[in-house]
Amino acid sequence: MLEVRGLQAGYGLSQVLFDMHLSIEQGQVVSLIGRNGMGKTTTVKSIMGLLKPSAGSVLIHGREMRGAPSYRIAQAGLGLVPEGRRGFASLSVRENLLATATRGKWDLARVYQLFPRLQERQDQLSKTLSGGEQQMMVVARALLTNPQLLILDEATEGLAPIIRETIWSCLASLKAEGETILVIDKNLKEMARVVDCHHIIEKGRQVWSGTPAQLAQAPQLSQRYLGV
Ligand SMILES: Nc1ncnc2c1ncn2[C@@H]1O[C@H](COP(=O)(O)OP(=O)(O)OP(=O)(O)O)[C@@H](O)[C@H]1O
Repeated sequence: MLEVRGLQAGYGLSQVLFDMHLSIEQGQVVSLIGRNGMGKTTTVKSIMGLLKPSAGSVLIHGREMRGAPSYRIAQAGLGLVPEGRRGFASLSVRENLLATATRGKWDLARVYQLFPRLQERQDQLSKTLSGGEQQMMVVARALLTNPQLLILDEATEGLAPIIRETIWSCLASLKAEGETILVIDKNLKEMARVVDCHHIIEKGRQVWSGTPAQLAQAPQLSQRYLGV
């Protein structure tokens, strides 16, 4: 459903993506992994229309979308949980969730089932939520846009282990339901539970892809590209 080919992008004169390739099939859960600063978030921003790539292709369902504005990328079916927690601070949880919701299989009742904590706190202002609750809210908000591809950029970063576990369990349920997901994260162990295919990115290029089992069998890859 998403095919990225030969993507080049950067910030001003500094080029970050040199020849990025990535392919995601319907129903697949794939990861983008790599050391800090290798271009994972830049890839996501380029796909989502938040950064204009200078060359290459972003094909969504076979249609060229490179350089399209982000609202069109969202309409084409991509939903992003961005790095860093962001909600509308002075809106309640419920208002935040409904602000960008569209009709589809994900509605308020279903996301409350997935995250009961959000239902308990639905009238609370989002700025008063804990970090973990805010993260649940942004995941729920992305689901309510009923995306065909959900992209999570460091969704578990800085969270307490128990909240991280909630997010990973949520991803496992989404996978079981056949959702298509691109996840950027640093926790290889947790990712192995849900990811079908890892893609390693190094200096703006995809340098390896394979299953979590293949990655576990090749410690030299982790040492060289992930620094673990
Ligand atoms: N707005 C920006 N302006 C200039 N340079 C930037 C900007 N955002 C990112 N960069 C640089 O681009 C490079 C790639 O950053 P990017 O955020 O894509 O990396 P990443 O792989 O997601 O890293 P991390 O795991 O640390 O989040 C880094 O060298 C970073 O400093």
